[in-house]
Amino acid sequence: MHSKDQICYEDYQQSADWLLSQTQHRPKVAIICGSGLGLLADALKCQDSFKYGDIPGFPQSTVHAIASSVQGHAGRLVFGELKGKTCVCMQGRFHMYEGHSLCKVTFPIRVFKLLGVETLIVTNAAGSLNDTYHCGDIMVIKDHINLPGLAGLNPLNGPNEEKFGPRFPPMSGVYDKHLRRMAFDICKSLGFAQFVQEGVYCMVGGPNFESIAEARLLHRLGVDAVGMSTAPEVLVAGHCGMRVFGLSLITNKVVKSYEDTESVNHESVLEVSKMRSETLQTLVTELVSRMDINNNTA
Ligand SMILES: O=P(O)(O)O[C@H]1O[C@H](CO)[C@@H](O)[C@H]1O
Ligand SMILES: Nc1nc2[nH]cnc2c(=O)[nH]1
Repeated sequence: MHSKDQICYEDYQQSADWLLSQTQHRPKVAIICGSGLGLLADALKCQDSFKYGDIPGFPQSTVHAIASSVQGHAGRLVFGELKGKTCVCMQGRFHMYEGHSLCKVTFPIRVFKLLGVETLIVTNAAGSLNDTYHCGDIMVIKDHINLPGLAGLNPLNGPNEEKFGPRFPPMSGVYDKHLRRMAFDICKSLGFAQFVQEGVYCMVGGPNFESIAEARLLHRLGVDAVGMSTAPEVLVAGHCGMRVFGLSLITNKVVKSYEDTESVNHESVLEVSKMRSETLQTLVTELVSRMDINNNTA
């Protein structure tokens, strides 16, 4: 028996089967576009796209929670080819602060698994706590702190679905080392090295940005960048054995001083995202093109 919010294997299967019946594409790579980074999907050739609302079983709009209601998130699944590799791209993600349960937030990841996806590339917009970072920097995610997870809010809560993975999955090394190294090599060869960093991302629940005391706490914890997404999707991808690669685009510095009169807003986040969107598109395209997808080694 599953509670109203519990999602069962057949629900994921239903969405996957429907998608497989609607497109000839059989993606091995899934890409999640962060706020303002929807341009990543535009690079796909021979596109088939589906509005989230049209996909059976996919998280639906509600009065309080509309995936596409977050500005900068289109709410479409786009299938296509990136340098000859078949990909599926989420143009817009679901956030916990929209009112979705974490099972809903991460629903697409398990659908991707059933479509045959082996590698997840996750992107986000984030604020920096690391004083050496600048707006517009790209941070390769080395690791994360899942603050809601530490407090018990976890998409893997509830009966474990053994068909996807084990009850107690490890999360050390979830961000693939090989792909991280490859990203740095690519950045060097593309001339991006001066604005690429590697660091720790922290997920907070949002939707508010950090208070100064919270920012200072995160800084002390060793967080390099903070945002309101990513960790749940990565947990579920790691649980079902996908290889994960993550990028944060640093859209703002998190205010840590009471003397500072600046404050962040979503519009400025989107502005910086758009400014670097093309760079991210180039990096992700090159990464996908260099991946050896068949045997899942880069
Ligand atoms: O993480 P993504 O979806 O990129 O979006 C980030 O930007 C929004 C805040 O401006 C929040 O949703 C935060 O998580
Ligand atoms: N929590 C949080 N999310 C963000 N997304 C983009 N910038 C920020 C930020 O400064 N804080």
